[in-house]
Amino acid sequence: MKAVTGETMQQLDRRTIDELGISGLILMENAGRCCAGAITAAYGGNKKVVIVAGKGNNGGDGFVIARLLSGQGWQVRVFILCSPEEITGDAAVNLQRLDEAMITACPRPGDLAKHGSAFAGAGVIVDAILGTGLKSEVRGVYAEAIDLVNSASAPVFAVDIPSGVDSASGKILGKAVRADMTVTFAAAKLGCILYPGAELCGTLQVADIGIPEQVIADAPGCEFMDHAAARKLLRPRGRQTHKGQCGHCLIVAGSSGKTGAAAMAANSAVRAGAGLVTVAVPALLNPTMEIKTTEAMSLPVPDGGTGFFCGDAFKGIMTAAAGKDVIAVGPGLSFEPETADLVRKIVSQAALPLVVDADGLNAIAAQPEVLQARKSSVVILTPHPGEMARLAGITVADVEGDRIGVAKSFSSRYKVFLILKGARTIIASPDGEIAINGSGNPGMASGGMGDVLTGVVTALVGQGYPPFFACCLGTFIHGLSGDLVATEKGEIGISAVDVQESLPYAFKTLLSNAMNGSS
Ligand SMILES: NC(=O)C1=CN([C@@H]2O[C@H](COP(=O)(O)OP(=O)(O)OC[C@H]3O[C@@H](n4cnc5c(N)ncnc54)[C@H](O)[C@@H]3O)[C@@H](O)[C@H]2O)[C@H](O)CC1
Ligand SMILES: [K+]
Repeated sequence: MKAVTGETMQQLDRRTIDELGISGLILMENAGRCCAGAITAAYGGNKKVVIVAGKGNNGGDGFVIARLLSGQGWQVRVFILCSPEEITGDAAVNLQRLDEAMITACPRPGDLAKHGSAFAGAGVIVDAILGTGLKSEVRGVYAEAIDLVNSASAPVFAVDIPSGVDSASGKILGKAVRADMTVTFAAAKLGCILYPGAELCGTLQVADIGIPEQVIADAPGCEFMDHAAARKLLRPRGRQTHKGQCGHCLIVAGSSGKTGAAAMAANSAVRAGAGLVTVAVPALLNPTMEIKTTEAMSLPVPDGGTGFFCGDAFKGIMTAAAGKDVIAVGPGLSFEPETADLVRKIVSQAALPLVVDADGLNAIAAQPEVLQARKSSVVILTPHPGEMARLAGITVADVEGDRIGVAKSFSSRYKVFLILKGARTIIASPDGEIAINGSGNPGMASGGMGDVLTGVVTALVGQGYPPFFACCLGTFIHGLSGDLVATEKGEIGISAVDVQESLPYAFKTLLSNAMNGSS
């Protein structure tokens, strides 16, 4: 699903009105009608609605909702947070269409609070206060109104986006409505899918209000990876598929005390459909690896008896790379200087597609220029915010303050594919494409989940998925697997191996949806 900023949405609005002659009044009518339908479907039992409206077109949508619900026999109260004459344009046209008896102007601080009883008796409260026109921190009567809406016992329906949520970033500007349902128009707003905004939307629906699909498709934005988007990427297997067609992954991982990371990456690659998997580990750890992996082959590599990769390992690894389809480097490698040197040599010398994670990223962060003088045309980095900060030479706060921007600029600067993990995970391609992952849950906040993701993405690259698709689909499948585990076990105490073992079920869930076309 396409996700756009509020500013882009307003440009789409403009283009639809100016180039296609579909008036703003029609768009507002359609928006209001979609909302009225959703409200009736969800809250039609008790036909008492309170609509709180701002002075812009978000409020205008609220006036259309008021008129339509009133026509269906609802008891409607409309509270406007300004004086009527401040309302202009299409919103004013729709205000004038309302029976004055249902309207109460509350332009001054404390005005709205006098009508608390109306809120108490409402079956649903409609937030038509602010939409994509939010420009600054919410204060004054708007802040009061948001507090009143949030303190009411009735369910809250947000028009377009919960008021107070920035439509481009999902940040809360001062305070914001906590909605039970949000109907947004034409395309998802980034503010409705990025946290914390995403958490304030409740159930999110995207309503078609008559803006042509091509206009939306042509607009700048991001791909929100939901089931439908992921399903389009997943390729069912032909009946004659054999393991030689499913890729051979070489995973360079592990160090003394961190064999688990190597095993999870290798076993997850198996669980994500890799034809063959070889995990290269320091020689001292190989007996352990032989126990931890069954389907995956292990390859002991010179470590000077230390349990940590040393410089001599390079030759063995590059020899092992012959005949492989993809190399993953990083899980459980450790910060040892010789290991870091080895990683940088592999990144600069290996011609195969590379997936670099965990301690492999820290090795690159010390000398990011190694990304520029490299042989491989495909390098995928999978940092968490701390690793991203080290790679980009900024703080974690800088990363978290602009996740999309940081991922996009690093990816295009170093011509790498990047999976910036977190809620929500951002996927960036060197040509500027951005996807936002829609699966996953807080139960996945535990060690090893990143090793599992590395195995999944590596397996998909090995199976021939184009790198951006492998990143998008792999991230979605990883999160979906975590969601399936959480459905069964809850969100506390689930482990990376639980997610690893649930991967086939995630593929099956997505594939069965693909087969029967359900969303
Ligand atoms: N194609 C579409 O998406 C359609 C969207 N519609 C609705 O229009 C709003 C956007 O309307 P707009 O008038 O641009 O802005 P808002 O109604 O969100 O803002 C109203 C008003 O509020 C002022 N304002 C901004 N920030 C603050 C603040 N912090 N405190 C107080 N006031 C603030 C600002 O100056 C504006 O004047 C969109 O969300 C949809 O709901 C169309 O109705 C249909 C097509
Ligand atoms: K709103």
